[in-house]
Amino acid sequence: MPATLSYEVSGPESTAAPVVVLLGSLGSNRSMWDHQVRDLARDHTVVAIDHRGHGGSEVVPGSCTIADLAGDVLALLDSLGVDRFHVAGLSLGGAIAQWLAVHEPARVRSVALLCTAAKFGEPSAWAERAAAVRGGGTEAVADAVVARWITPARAEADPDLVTGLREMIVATSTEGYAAACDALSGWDGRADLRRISCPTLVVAGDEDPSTAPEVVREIADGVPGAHFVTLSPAAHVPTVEMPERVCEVLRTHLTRAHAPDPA
Ligand SMILES: O=C(O)CC1=CCC(=O)O1
Repeated sequence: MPATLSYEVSGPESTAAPVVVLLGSLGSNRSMWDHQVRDLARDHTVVAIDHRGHGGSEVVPGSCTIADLAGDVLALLDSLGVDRFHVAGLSLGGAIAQWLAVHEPARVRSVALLCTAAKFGEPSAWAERAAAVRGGGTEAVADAVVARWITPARAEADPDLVTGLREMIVATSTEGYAAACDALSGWDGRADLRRISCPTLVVAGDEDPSTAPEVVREIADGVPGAHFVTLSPAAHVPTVEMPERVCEVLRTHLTRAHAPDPA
């Protein structure tokens, strides 16, 4: 049973504008895409989504999988009458975007995968994080997580940004965060990468301690024809740390995705 998701649709009045779906990281809400929404909504219908148990979305007790989270997104898009869409996902959102590109090729027009992985390290680390959060709430992991989201230099220069991002993590429901850790623990999309056939952009942050550039690069190496970009200086959440540059690479990708194939 899909969860009821909180979301926001932004864009021109015209229903002909191409749809871009934005999916964020573990412990985030859709405001992590605010800059990109403002930019892309000039000529796209942008659907920014909170994952289940995150932001304003329904909290569903128990574990879930990446396929469950993708099912939530598809159910929302069905309810909005959206058939084909571009999808951009960061980290957890990137795993969901990979799943959608593999399993819904007729609906996914292009995919942008930011600071994400086809497998996020050892499952035991995610089980430990889920247990820490189930025991002590999101507060128990918030400092460590926010330290990976932006570079140390930026954190030192902009303490208010750190405070705001930390509040976002702490506001995520305990059950929603832990369930998403369970989903990451079970996620391994490596064997399916070669099945992604839509235009694909893969983006890494040069100082990302969570999904290091070589981990992100594995996706680009596995997806036929994928474009790979490294942002610098950037940690795990460049949508916030270097928003204009992320807008630029997403726009270039979407323009390429709309262009007819060269003969
Ligand atoms: O929270 C982290 O350590 C980084 C991360 C992995 C998956 C995700 O969405 O964030």
